Amino acid sequence: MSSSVVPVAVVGAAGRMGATTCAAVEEADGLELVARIDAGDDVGAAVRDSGALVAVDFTVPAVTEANVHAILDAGAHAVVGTTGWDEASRSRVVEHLDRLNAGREDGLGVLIAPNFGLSAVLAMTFAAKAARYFESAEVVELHHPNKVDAPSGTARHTAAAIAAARADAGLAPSPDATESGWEARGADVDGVRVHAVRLRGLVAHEEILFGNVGEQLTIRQDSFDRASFMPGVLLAVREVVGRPGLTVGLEHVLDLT
Ligand SMILES: NC(=O)C1=CN([C@@H]2O[C@H](COP(=O)(O)OP(=O)(O)OC[C@H]3O[C@@H](n4cnc5c(N)ncnc54)[C@H](O)[C@@H]3O)[C@@H](O)[C@H]2O)C=CC1
Ligand SMILES: O=C(O)C1=N[C@H](C(=O)O)C[C@H](O)C1
Repeated sequence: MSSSVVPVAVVGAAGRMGATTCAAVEEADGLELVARIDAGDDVGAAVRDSGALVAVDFTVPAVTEANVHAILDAGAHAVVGTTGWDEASRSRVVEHLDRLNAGREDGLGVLIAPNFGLSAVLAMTFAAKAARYFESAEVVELHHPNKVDAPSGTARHTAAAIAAARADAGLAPSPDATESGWEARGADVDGVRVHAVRLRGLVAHEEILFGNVGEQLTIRQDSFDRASFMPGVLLAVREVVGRPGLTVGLEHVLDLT
């Protein structure tokens, strides 16, 4: 292995995204797959023993935070695609990074991206830009029926960005006469309604709907194949090494903010 080759471990390697990531890393120039880690393995020990510089986590919401702490304690950078992160779990990772990186110039990095697909990252960026101009905004995410979390991490990230843009612009809540007790208005993410569809045949899709009197803007993205996430995953693996601390969202790496 030449010194410029980055050794990469994949956590959740037996899963849909983990297996696709292992194949992509094996094909990629300048990266070497050094560990396939899955449930039942000691993540920290496996990362340390493999000599991985970067570990990619595609597991399940219930374990991803613990995996990241284990990866950091093993001395590796982390790229995280698993969803289910909230403000509290991100804060604990920042505290951990601050402790580990104190006094170091080449500190460890964690890059969490709810979606590595270019179409999804662009859709989220466009939605955040459009949000201030519309009275109403809602998000619909559509996924394969094996997905365990709802709404999707992408939809939560999208809705949070829309909510922040609406707040900055001083917009009132989206108009909605639905009385309490009715059941079909979706999840409330920072005041933005998010709806989740689970349908055999789908992979990962999102529609962002904006409305004004007499007009509508729809932003839609479709991932038809998990291959669509791989350029973003590989970019994140290469970038995280030079990005100490926590980065949330591939839009920062793509310079879209
Ligand atoms: N950021 C992105 O672009 C994308 C994110 N995702 C997210 O990635 C995650 C994984 O999705 P899929 O691959 O479809 O799920 P999956 O269910 O196919 O794979 C999850 C894998 O994690 C393993 N696992 C469970 N507990 C573990 C533990 N403690 N340590 C190590 N491995 C463990 C399972 O055995 C399984 O192999 C989900 O949270 C999903 O929302 C999925 C697609 C794209
Ligand atoms: O579980 C999935 O499949 C996906 N999960 C991510 C999410 O929750 O946003 C990314 C993408 O939507 C696919």
